[in-house]
Amino acid sequence: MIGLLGGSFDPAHEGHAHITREAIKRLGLDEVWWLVSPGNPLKARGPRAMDARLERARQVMQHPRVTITDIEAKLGTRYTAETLGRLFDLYPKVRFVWLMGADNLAQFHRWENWDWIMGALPVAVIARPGQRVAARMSPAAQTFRDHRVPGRHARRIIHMDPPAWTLVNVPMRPHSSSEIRARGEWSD
Ligand SMILES: Nc1ncnc2c1ncn2[C@@H]1O[C@H](COP(=O)(O)OP(=O)(O)OP(=O)(O)O)[C@@H](O)[C@H]1O
Ligand SMILES: O=C(O)c1ccc[n+]([C@@H]2O[C@H](COP(=O)([O-])O)[C@@H](O)[C@H]2O)c1
Repeated sequence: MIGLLGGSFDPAHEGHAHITREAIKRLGLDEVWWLVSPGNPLKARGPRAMDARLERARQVMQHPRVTITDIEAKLGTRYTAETLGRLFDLYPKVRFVWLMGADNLAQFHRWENWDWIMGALPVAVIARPGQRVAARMSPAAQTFRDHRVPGRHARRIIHMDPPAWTLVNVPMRPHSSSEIRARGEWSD
């Protein structure tokens, strides 16, 4: 079972590394792939160059089960639903789970074909400071409330037919890319 963590990683930080390690542990994943995005379709401002983001990501996340990839740039996809469709075609025998922080679940109903994504693979949402209530109350959580698996049984989602999602409570990390950019520690 491979976890997919999509993100701008502009730049990658300890929060990303932390939720990745937690997801491996809590869900029992064989691998995690970081999908370093060519650019979030909902963000007006483009991220820094891919090479710089990949390099930083590889410094921040060194783990035998984790691969940092620019596969979306290679495939020419930007929308997650499209990326997933292509990955399912390329790796028909692999089972994937989508990983994201709680802030992303709060916005998830704005993603293209988000309800298809929920039906296409299990989804694990990982706690993020200040985002748990927004995630729980979000349109996506409400729409799929009957398919939510309690966090203490998170491991079950990887064996279930989707839709199946869970909100995993882990010790939280406050790091964020926007804060690092605001401090001026990540610029061209
Ligand atoms: N500290 C954190 N705790 C939990 N999840 C996180 C954390 N930081 C990032 N994530 C999750 O990692 C994924 C990629 O995040 P992203 O690259 O957008 O970083 P970010 O810090 O949220 O960036 P920005 O501040 O620019 O929005 C998203 O699913 C996001 O929710
Ligand atoms: O597919 C969409 O419509 C969509 C809209 C917003 C974000 N995403 C994806 O969500 C992931 C997190 O994005 P970000 O910028 O918050 O790191 C990343 O893989 C994006 O491609 C996807």
